Parts: sequence; C-alpha cells; structure tokens
Amino acid sequence: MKELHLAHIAHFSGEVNIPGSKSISNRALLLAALAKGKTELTNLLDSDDIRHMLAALSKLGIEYQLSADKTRCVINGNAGPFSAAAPLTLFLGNAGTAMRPLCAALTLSVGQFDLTGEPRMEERPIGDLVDALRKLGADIEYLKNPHYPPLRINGTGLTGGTVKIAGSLSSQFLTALLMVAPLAQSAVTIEVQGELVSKPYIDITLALMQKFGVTVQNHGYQRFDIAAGQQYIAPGKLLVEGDASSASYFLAAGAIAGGVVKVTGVGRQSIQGDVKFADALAAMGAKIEWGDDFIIARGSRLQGIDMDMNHIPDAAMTIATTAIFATGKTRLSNIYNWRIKETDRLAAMATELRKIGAEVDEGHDYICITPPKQVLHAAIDTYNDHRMAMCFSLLAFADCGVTIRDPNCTSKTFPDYFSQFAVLSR
Ligand SMILES: O=C(O)C1=C[C@@H](OP(=O)(O)O)[C@@H](O)[C@H](O)C1
Ligand SMILES: C=C(OP(=O)(O)O)C(=O)O
Repeated sequence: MKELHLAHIAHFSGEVNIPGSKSISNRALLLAALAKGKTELTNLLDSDDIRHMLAALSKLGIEYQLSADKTRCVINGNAGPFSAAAPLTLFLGNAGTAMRPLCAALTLSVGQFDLTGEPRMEERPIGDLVDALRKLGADIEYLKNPHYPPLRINGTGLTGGTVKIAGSLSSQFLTALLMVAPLAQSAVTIEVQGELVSKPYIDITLALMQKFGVTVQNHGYQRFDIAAGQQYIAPGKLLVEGDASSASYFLAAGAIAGGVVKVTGVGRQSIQGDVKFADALAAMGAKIEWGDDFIIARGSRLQGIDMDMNHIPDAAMTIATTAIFATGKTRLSNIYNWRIKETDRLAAMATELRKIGAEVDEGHDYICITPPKQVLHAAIDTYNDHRMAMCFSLLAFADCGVTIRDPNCTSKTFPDYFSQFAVLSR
C-alpha cells in the first residue's frame, strides 16, 4: 500500500493486547541460542527485526521450532558460541538489536562472518563497539566505510581485562559487550566513557542475562564487572512482555481522544524503560492507571511539557505528535541520538510537523513544538521509519484526518499496527 488515508476519528477506546517486545525478543533469542538447554519463548514478536535475528541464528546452525503464528519458539541452545565451516553472510535489515549484539557474539565464534543490512544500516554507527571488541582481541574489518556496517568478523574469541566503551551514541554497544563478556577467556570489566544514553535498555539486558543464569556486578551505569567461567543456562519457559514502545501509541490515542484505553501485556512489573512513557503522558495531564501487566489511559485536557527524554528515546516520538493536541509548547530535550536511528528523526519529525501547520524549533539535540491553531491535512512521509508512521497516526484525531505514506514500514516492529488501531477507532 502506498498511502493510508485516515479520516477524522471521533472516539477511540477499548482494550489491546500489545505484541511482544522487540528488545526482549531479540535479546532472548540470542541468549537462548548461546545457552545450554532448551528455551521456550512465548509471545515472541513476529516482525522484520525478529525475522532477521531468527534467519541469522538459523544460518549459524541453531535449531528452533517456531509455531505457525510465529509467537512461540523453542530454541535448542548451542551451549556456547557458534561455529561455521564456510564463510557466512548474515543480512540483518535495519535491526540494531540484531546487528550490534551479533557483531559481538560472532567475535567469539569460529568462522568468517559478513554482517550486512539495508542502506540505512550502513549509515548507523558501530565504531564504538568495534573499538571495544578489538581491545579484547576481536578481528573485525569494515567492508565499506570505517565505523559503519557492513562488517567482516573473523572469529578469534575474546581475551578479558578492562575495556572502555563510549556511551554517548547508543546503549546497544554496551548491551552487546555485556552479553558476550561472560564468555570471554577471563574476567571482564567494562568502563563506560561519557554519559550513557538510553540507560533503561541496559536494565533489560541485565535482567535477561540474569534469567539465563549470568550475574553482572554493576556500579550504576559506569562500570560493570563480569566474572569469567560463566555459562548461559536456558531458563525453560520465558514469556516476552508486550512492547512498551508499541503501547505508547494506544495510550496516547486514549489520552487525546477522550476514551478509555487499556493496553495489556505490559505494566508496572515491566523490565522495559519505555513504560515511563505513561508518566510523561500523565505530566501532560492524562489520567493513568497501572496494573502489574496493564496500563489504562483516560482522556483529558492535555498541556505541553518540557522534558528530558533521553531515558525513553523511542516513545518520546509519540509525545512529539501528542503535543499537537496539547495547549502550549512541548520541548523534548537530550535526544541527539534520534538522528542516528531509522532515519534522522529530529529532521523528519520537524519536517512533517511543519506540514500540518505546527511551529517547530529543531536543534542539535532537542525539538520544540508549538501546535497550530488549526491542524492542516497532510500526506506524511515516513522515511522507512515505523515510528514515524505510528506516531503520526495520532493526527487522525484532528478534524482533517491524516494520510500516512508507506504505512507498511511498521513491519519493523508492529506489522499489524494499523488494523489494531482501526479496531479501537470509531
Ligand atoms: O537495546 C535496545 O533494545 C534498544 C535501545 C535503544 O537504542 P539506543 O541505545 O541506540 O538509543 C532503542 O532506541 C532501540 O529501539 C532498542
Ligand atoms: C531505534 C530503533 O530500532 P533499532 O533497534 O534498530 O535501533 C527503534 O525501534 O525505534
């Protein structure tokens, strides 16, 4: 489909069970593949990013059985790093949660591995991770441009010792290093240089490593000590929580449209930092109710906020479009790394919000949005970015509705998004 026309939606309410978390699905798949024993994952996400991880694991010789609806997966763990007799090329699309952790895991493996991706993946940096892995003895080559994929990895194993990693661009580099550190030849100490971005994603990593039997001693987000001689052990069954970033669109819709929206599968007990999106929405005036595995948003008058969004970079995009329905300005700051994700999200957000009449001040690491007196109809370009498509669907609550170009780009994390959105729209 080239374009999706969403006419004005007057009411939005109901319940939606959110598909599995991308971040948990891809971490759990990789750890299950490295673990000793069988892992049964339920509520696994079925989307492009997970498909790329599954295809890579399959090429690496990992056996798994996937249910017909692809949400249940039983993985026979390899009890350690992979090995491949012939050189392999693994295509990882634009999945950061596949590219970064697999880059690290393959340095431990036996064989030659080329990691490739979509054109945008070739513009997303990975140099900070490669530098850290090289300090631990990894043999990694850049096949096109220094510091960017595609990469060639000649598996060497990793030594151990103290290694520094830059934290200012992506937490996924630290996540990748943490996941392989227990399998290095000796103990590893990781020191993060500079202020780490997207910190709550490290909590997801540590929580999952713990579920697979590995412990990490950490001193905040600055230093991590990982003892040698540890092995990942399959936890048996593991339920993947609903994706908190995906939940944000429905919660925002409830808050804007004045209905009552309940998202299930993710709640107070979540290990995902993006549940804090509900607090940002509450700061705008929405009424939020929390359960262990659900969140309810009720509509009310919304006002603009001024907030540091470094802890919830993905869900923060939903606040940017919710801001159109609030009184006054909204300023979202400390989000430089929006620029190195699926697209330059600061530029894309500013361009598309201006199309609907908003006044936008876009800075190096912030965006400030003043809603228009009257929203203009526009055809929104989505830049092959699933979150641009999903967060701009909220413009359907404006009288003029909205047109979303290339809506199928939601397949990265939420293939069924627009049909789920339609179910709650009246
Ligand atoms: O570790 C993860 O699962 C993720 C970390 C975040 O990236 P950065 O750490 O690059 O900000 C986030 O934006 C991404 O969608 C998923
Ligand atoms: C930044 C994102 O993805 P990735 O995991 O590819 O970094 C995202 O899903 O918003």
